[in-house]
Amino acid sequence: MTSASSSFTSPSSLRVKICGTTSLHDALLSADAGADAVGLIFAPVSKRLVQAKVAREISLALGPAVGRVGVFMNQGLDEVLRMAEASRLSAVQIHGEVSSLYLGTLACYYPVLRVLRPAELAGRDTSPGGDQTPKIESGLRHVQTLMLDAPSPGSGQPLDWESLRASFPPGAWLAGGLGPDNVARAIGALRPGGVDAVSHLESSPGVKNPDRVRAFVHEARKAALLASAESYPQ
Ligand SMILES: O=C(O)c1ccccc1N[C@@H]1O[C@H](COP(=O)(O)O)[C@@H](O)[C@H]1O
Repeated sequence: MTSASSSFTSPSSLRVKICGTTSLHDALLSADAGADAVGLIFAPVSKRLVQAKVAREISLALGPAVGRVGVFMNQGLDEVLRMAEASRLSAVQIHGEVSSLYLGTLACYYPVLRVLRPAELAGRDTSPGGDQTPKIESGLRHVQTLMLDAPSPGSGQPLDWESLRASFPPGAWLAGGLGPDNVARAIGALRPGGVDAVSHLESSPGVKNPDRVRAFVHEARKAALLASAESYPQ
């Protein structure tokens, strides 16, 4: 595994996902702003829950070039597969405690974005009384894209990127408190394969702020370009 600081981020390969999309209007806004994917949240705990009917409408309207990532948290395999099929998702994002079997089964049907918290990245949950089992299911690495997120997803809390420099897996996606004002610094520090945001792109929960969505995509692309230029040997 190469270190994050030496990995190459091609500007065209940085993926930008705009999460918490609850309307066709906002999905089209994100696509128009140049996002690679929209996130559709099906986790019942969320204040950005999308209706299945709306999710399907979005998927069919966006066409093949923009990904539709369903976001799930501690939900059964049957439910995830059912929602993914009904909503014509192109990938699923999995938060919470799930088994290797769960992830492996899901990966037979959909590309999986597996979300980890920083404590899990080191291989162990270091919280008091936490489970000491390694959390990255090694046999499934080839079928998963990892995403690093804050302990409380969708809360707008940024991670400490500097402290993650050495352990951030090359190609992993980054979420957690990203917005137009800080995404360039995050990309500069960790060179993620993708960035994902919701809280700092909204005017109210579940409703996008068009200026912030456009600025986020713009700043992310600009930072990826700069990072890739810096990665070329002089
Ligand atoms: O946003 C939510 O409500 C949410 C609920 C349950 C699981 C994931 C959720 N959102 C994910 O949180 C991160 C980043 O959020 P933020 O930018 O820090 O607000 C992103 O991966 C969303 O998909």
